[in-house]
Amino acid sequence: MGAKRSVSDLKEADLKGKRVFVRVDLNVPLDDNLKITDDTRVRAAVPTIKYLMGHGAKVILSSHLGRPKGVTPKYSLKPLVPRLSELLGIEVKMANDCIGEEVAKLVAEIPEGGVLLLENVRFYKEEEKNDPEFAKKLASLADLYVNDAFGTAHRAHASTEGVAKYLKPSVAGFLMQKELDYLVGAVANPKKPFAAIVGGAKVSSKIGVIESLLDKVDILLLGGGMIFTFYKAQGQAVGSSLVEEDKLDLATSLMEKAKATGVSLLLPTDVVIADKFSPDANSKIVPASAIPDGWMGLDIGPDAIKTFNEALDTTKTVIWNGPMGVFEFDKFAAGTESIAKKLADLSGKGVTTIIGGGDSVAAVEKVGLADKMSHISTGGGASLELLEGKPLPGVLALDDA
Ligand SMILES: Nc1ncnc2c1ncn2[C@@H]1O[C@H](COP(=O)(O)OP(=O)(O)OP(=O)(O)O)[C@@H](O)[C@H]1O
Ligand SMILES: O=C(O)[C@H](O)COP(=O)(O)O
Repeated sequence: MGAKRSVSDLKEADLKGKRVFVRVDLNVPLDDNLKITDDTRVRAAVPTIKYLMGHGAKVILSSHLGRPKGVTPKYSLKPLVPRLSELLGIEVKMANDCIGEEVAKLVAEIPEGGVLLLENVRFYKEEEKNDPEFAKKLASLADLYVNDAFGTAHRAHASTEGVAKYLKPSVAGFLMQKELDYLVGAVANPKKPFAAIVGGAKVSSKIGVIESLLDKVDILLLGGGMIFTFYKAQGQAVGSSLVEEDKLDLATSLMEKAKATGVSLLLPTDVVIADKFSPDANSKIVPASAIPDGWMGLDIGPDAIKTFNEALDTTKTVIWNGPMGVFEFDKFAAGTESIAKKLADLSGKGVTTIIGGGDSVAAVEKVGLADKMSHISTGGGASLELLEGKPLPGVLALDDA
């Protein structure tokens, strides 16, 4: 993916009085009372909106929330209005729809520096179908397009991809730019040595990431549920740990590729095992080669943490995707938490630390270290696809720099 034009290229003359269609990712978790339980994505959207407001633009915000099938009140974006208004320091207006005459009227009423939030764009099935007529209707509301919805940039939908064909200029917002700078820029041209830590439940969902990173990293540390497939491939007993039988050959070939390319691939030398998959399971620490029948590995052990920490001490860039164990259960959270602490510590020493979305972000937030990292991605699926080396449709559609 070549460099894309950015909102920072647009100045007062390009923006003053202009209607700007801004796709943001306000797909935040809401509780049963429709209260936002994590506003990270709302806060991350603010710099671009403030820049546009500050240059006299009329800002039209568009997002999806959840995966509704048709108009579904619990997926309305209304609960976002108070937090957005608070963060932006103005009264954000809300439309009950995202296309049509009523919406066009509300757009015409936006003052310079004002903000109108459109209703959930996925209330129309045409959004996910990337229907050109629907994209044209969205585009007809505005003069130009800014895509700042990194978390949804891997979807070729009408508001993330289609609309860019009908609005010029079409540029990347500040959040989009920052995500690409880290997840593409820092990964393609890392300060070396460069280490990746990959965890999570299954090797099958991380094959693409591991294969792509093997071409770039000096050190690869593996944790999480996937390690048992690697152990088994080496002929070790794994008890009742999570194993993907159909991925044993793949695990062997990944280990061979690491060897052939000179990547230091480290598997945990010891693991924390449990007698059942439960927060109150009995647990003990054993060497990775000595998992008894009936027990399952749910975290990396203290020796592994020590070895991983020593390996990380040698690095200048680290990227982390996927937890080291079942961190949702306190008894099995130590591996994940110690990696989070180590990365926070390394950030303080000038190492570039990138947390690549999903559960590892939740884990870093749980231990209160989010603001210590160089970059925490706001995208789960999008960051995974980028790390696999795939281009993102929502980025490709934007104007070249
Ligand atoms: N040893 C293990 N056995 C079983 N499950 C595990 C183990 N280690 C980690 N997990 C589970 O893996 C899950 C995270 O896996 P996943 O592949 O979804 O991670 P992620 O890549 O961070 O998330 P995302 O796919 O959203 O980016 C967690 O819920 C965690 O409990
Ligand atoms: O939360 C996400 O990963 C994005 O908002 C995309 O949502 P989706 O997976 O429903 O397309």
